[in-house]
Amino acid sequence: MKITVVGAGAVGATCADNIARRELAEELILLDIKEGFAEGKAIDMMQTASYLGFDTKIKGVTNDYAATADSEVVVITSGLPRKPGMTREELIGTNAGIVKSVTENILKYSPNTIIIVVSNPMDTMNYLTLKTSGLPKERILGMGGALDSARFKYYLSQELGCSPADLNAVVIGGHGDTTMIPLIKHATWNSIPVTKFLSQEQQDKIVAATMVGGATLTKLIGTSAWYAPGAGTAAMVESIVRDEKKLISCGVALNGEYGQSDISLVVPVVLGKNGWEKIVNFDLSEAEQAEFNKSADAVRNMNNVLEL
Ligand SMILES: NC(=O)c1ccc[n+]([C@@H]2O[C@H](COP(=O)([O-])OP(=O)(O)OC[C@H]3O[C@@H](n4cnc5c(N)ncnc54)[C@H](O)[C@@H]3O)[C@@H](O)[C@H]2O)c1
Ligand SMILES: O=C(O)C[C@H](O)C(=O)O
Repeated sequence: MKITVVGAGAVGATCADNIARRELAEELILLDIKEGFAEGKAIDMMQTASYLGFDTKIKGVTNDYAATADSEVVVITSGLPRKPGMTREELIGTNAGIVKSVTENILKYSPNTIIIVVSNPMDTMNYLTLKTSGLPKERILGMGGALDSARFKYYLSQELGCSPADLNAVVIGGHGDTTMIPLIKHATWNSIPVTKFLSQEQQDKIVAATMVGGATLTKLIGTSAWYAPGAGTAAMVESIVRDEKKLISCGVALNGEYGQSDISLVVPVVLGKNGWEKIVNFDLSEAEQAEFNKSADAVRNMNNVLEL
């Protein structure tokens, strides 16, 4: 198994670290445009192998796409992160060009790969990849829902005083401060609806904190988060390469599902060796469907900015 991570910055390196520790690949290529940067990070990670006991061979390269040839999965994290006070959408001007050129270069050497798009604004960057790569839609996934669902579980666990591992909680919609939809009415604590234990005020607080989870961390850190984004992306990679069939919220092309078409939005999908294998339909209430449609309108407005 060969995996490539493009972008050796905060998220790309953390994702690579998670992939290596779990030995999801024999060969892991880390590629960055900045001279020597990926090489340095790869050597640093390889020097943890004797302590962590992994066998994955990590190689860093500067813009050398030939080294990525025949990758079965490629993660794209290249691009600017936001600064405090910015929205993810403000990154579109720079990141669209980066994501498009990276995708083109990757496909020259791995024409049948599975691509996971992390760069922001993720919903629109994933749509761009869907429109320009020519890959089957099942082989293109956006990472955002995995992260937002983990944040949702974190905030629920804080309020409930429970382990996040005992929670089932899903975020759908867009990966934006105002477009994501934490489905609190469907969230359970070991099969018991969490709403049974939480006042309306607590529920509203958890949903609001989840929606601005990324902005909160950006304000605290000065740039956007990387530990949970790296771990969330690696969880998607793991379900694909081990064919685990995990149900994870991902950005995928909708073709009538959830009432939307010609758009990438976050919905729960089964992840296996072929990419996303099935979209699972929640029976949304009328209010939830209306929120989903509103998120779709906002994401579509961003998609319309792209020069396709
Ligand atoms: N979808 C999500 O849930 C999620 C989560 C966290 C971050 N992000 C996004 O991921 C992206 C990366 O975030 P980060 O914190 O790692 O940023 P970072 O600045 O630490 O790293 C980005 C890296 O991309 C590299 N790069 C830029 N252009 C490139 C190109 N053309 N080819 C190869 N490499 C290139 C840079 O040199 C840099 O090392 C941002 O757009 C951020 O908003 C998304
Ligand atoms: O918040 C950001 O800009 C980065 C990422 O999308 C996140 O949610 O952490």
